[in-house]
Amino acid sequence: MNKTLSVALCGQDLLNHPFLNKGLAFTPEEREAFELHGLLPRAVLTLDQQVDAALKFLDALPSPFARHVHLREVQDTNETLFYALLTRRIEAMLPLVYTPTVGEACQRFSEIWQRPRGLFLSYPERDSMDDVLANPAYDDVRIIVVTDGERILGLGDQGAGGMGIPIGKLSLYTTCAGISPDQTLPIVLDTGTNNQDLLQNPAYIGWRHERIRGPEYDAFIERFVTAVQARWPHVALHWEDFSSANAAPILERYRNRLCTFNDDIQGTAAVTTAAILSAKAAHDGKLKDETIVMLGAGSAGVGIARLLLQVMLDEGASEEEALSRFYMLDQDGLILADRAGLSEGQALFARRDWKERPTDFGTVMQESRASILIGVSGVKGLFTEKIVRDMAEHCERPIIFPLSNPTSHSEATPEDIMAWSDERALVSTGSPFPPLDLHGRTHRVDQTNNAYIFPGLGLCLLATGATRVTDSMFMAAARGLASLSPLRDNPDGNLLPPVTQLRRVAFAVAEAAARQACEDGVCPEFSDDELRDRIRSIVWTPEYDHYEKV
Ligand SMILES: O=C([O-])CC(=O)C(=O)O
Ligand SMILES: [Mg+2]
Repeated sequence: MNKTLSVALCGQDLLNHPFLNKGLAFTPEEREAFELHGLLPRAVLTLDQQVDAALKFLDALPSPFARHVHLREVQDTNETLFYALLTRRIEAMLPLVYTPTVGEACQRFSEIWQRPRGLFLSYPERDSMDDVLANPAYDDVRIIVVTDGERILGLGDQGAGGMGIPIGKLSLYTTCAGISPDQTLPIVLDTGTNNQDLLQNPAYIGWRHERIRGPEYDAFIERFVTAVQARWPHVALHWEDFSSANAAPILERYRNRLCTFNDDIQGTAAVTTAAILSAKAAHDGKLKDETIVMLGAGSAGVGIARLLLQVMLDEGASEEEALSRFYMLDQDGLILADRAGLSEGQALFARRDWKERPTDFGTVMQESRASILIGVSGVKGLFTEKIVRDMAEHCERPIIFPLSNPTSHSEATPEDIMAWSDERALVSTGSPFPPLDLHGRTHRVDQTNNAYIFPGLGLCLLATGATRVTDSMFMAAARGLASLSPLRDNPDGNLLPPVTQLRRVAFAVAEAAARQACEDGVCPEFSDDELRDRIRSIVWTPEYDHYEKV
């Protein structure tokens, strides 16, 4: 039975409210009570009929980008319909509202911006930040995704157009974890852009100014966090797609001050760890015996390496043994300890034992005899035929993860990797790829995307009221996800469950992380049953409530 909701708005105001609007699904009684006669055509449709009509319209559109734009319009006019579409057709809709199409949407955000959604907090207007947040429309906000748009996927600086990412991520919180859309808030911190195309575009929607840096930037971030904490003391604050130079320092500065995490560092690390744990469990191996090459030493690369290091320590390796298993590279080659300007994370994984040898990727691959290759470089095509063939020569089941997003920036295609490795590689990508034909069988390509982690983590935070997000909660989330690996029961199975199961995944991740939150003392003690009840009680489903006049 649907709920009955008391609603004060009527007429056009009600139709203009995306969370309350039902379009043609308003019943004749509601049309009478809320003064909708004449504003709507006469037909009354069910939600199912609206979904069918919307799918038909979407199918006829010429491109994923056109479908994204239309879906955003549905979201801004009727959120129930939008989420009904997403939950019923998650596999088809995910690549449209999220990676990869959201990348193009960010690049073309100035063209497609139509209606306000979320908040653009710009540096020149910093003095009015508290007033903007004070709007009663945001009273129920429980979770915020914030970006400054500087490193959108592998597409670099998209300025204020980066707003596409918080909107996309939050739509996954709702689709996968059932977090009510009115509890979510996407925010762009518009601190300028160094993207010359945007600066020269007369239609650019953001602050036309080079990025502010240093103390001014830090003070702006501080002001934002302080304002958020004052407005919503228990909010979960999710940082997304900041530059590597800012992502880790921001996380370190605030992680002990409020309930906050960085998805690119911690979410990506957890899903990658889950995929690798799944691969290792299937072959009875230990991670501490593997050798890992990480191509990309930004926030994602360091985050993944740190969590994998923790797995090795948990397996009983000493820190020295475990660190000797990692080779981390960036565009300048292998990271060596004597290189100037290393971040704390890079310095941890920098090699001390690589003397007078070339540091290029090819040499490092050859000499390290890596069994696991992870790409978070943002650069298309770096995993060449030679790299993959050499790896497959000394390794029975090489683990090769080209994780860069969107699809156009992937280090290699799964098809090529499989061809070059005699179909022996365990491959997983960051963006969606079409299925492969392996030995005459269709094989789904795993998508090691943080979408397997952050919705469930958010659900955990809301359900437990956790005051902090610990690293061990991400490890627990990774293990919770790995416990659902199809490879456990089927040697030919995938590393991760299909995206059609993202809801089930979110619940498993939420439960695992929540148990850990209790153990870590960052929330009150709850029994397993209590945790499960609290998680389930949050869930919002896209159905129309019945409205009665206030
Ligand atoms: O958004 C995605 O698909 C994954 C992610 O966080 C990134 O690539 O920055
Ligand atoms: Mg990201």
